[in-house]
Amino acid sequence: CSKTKVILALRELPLQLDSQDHLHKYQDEFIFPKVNDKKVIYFTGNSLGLQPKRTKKYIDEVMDDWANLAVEGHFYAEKPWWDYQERFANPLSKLVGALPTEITVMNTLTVNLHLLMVSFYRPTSKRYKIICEEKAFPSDQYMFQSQVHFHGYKPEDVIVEIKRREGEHNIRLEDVLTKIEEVGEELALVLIGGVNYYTGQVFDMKTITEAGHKQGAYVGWDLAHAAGNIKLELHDWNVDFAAWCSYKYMNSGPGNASGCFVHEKHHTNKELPRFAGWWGHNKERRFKMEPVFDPVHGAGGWQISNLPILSLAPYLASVEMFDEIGMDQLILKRDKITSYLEFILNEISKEVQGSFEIITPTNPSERACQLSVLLHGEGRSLFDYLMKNGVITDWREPNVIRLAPVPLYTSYEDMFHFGQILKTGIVEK
Ligand SMILES: Cc1ncc(COP(=O)(O)O)c(C=O)c1O
Ligand SMILES: Nc1ccccc1C(=O)C[C@H](N)C(=O)O
Repeated sequence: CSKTKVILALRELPLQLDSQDHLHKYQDEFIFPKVNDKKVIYFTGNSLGLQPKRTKKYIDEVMDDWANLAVEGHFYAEKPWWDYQERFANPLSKLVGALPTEITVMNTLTVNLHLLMVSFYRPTSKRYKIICEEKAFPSDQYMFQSQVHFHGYKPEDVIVEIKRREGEHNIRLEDVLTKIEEVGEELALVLIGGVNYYTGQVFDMKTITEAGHKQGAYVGWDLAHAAGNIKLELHDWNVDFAAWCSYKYMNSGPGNASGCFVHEKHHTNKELPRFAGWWGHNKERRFKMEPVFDPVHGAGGWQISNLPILSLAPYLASVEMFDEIGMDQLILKRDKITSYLEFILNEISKEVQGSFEIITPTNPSERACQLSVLLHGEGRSLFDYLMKNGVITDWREPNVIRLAPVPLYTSYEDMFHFGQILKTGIVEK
């Protein structure tokens, strides 16, 4: 009888939590794929966010302006295209803790990191090393290697990876700081993923940025898994530059535009080289077709081409939704729902001893909206079972599934149902 009471209480809890959740209503703002005619439980908003229903309207608006105004749309559309990107400055700067002039949107993530490295990685014979994290997202690794080759160096002489300690899944802050000090005057650049894509570990960006600066290096951040997920204070942390994609937590659509941050202190530095184009030229005189580049003071000065408005439209829809809610509310729910998911996983783990372990840090200040689960044994077949039963996770070699309970559109009840499906899947395997 007491066992039945416990089971009932466990069943009641998610319903109660959902009824108290101010963000619960936002689930209806998103389109969920279906499996077996049922809405999926979607855990991969850290890879590709769901489509917000309001997005279509933003795209249709551009399509209609294009149809009705054609070239005149650049200046006479209700949201003119020539300075469309400026609509992002206020809402997006709030999301990442920046001044509006420190933000712009353009290109895609790896492209922007390359462009920012043109400005902020300028090796000399004495100062040429780059510190990054071990097993950074592969695109970042290829970027580092190709940048190093471009400057005529060898990756093995330049790239210093911060390693995990033997038997540990996450990188210790003290090891990052020690390495920065060790590399010292040879350090040109620190560039790390603010949230690790594999483990979900959140780095202490303020402390690491300070430590890099102390050695005279520039410090930049790849915020692919951080934007729209964690509280960022890029300006106050004195970060030199950062970039992020918008298709994960920001729900802007596959392969969509990237956001860029360049700290105010660099805006008028004429010594910084950059690859220029007319969209970075003085706004008032952009159409005078002048021969000499005069960059906009601000991150906008790093723009190159006129912007793909059809790709910015869904990003704008999303940024406006985030602005409506604010990061503080999202973070409150993020922490609660992630802890609830952790509780469910731990309960199941006790029952099915040794099947899996969570490798994401347990300390809430070192994680955000992701729990990475290392599966022991027949991991791949469990992953397939989950997918077949309407739980969308992703599989990362060699044996990890990542679960991101995105606060905008997942519910406590989803977590509960997921737990049931997972348990059945493990028992049946
Ligand atoms: C940490 C990180 N860096 C870079 C990328 C690559 O982004 P993109 O393909 O938009 O350049 C991703 C994801 O795709 C990522 O997670
Ligand atoms: N853009 C993609 C296209 C195809 C497959 C995956 C991606 C990802 O974005 C992966 C992402 N970086 C991740 O951490 O899941």
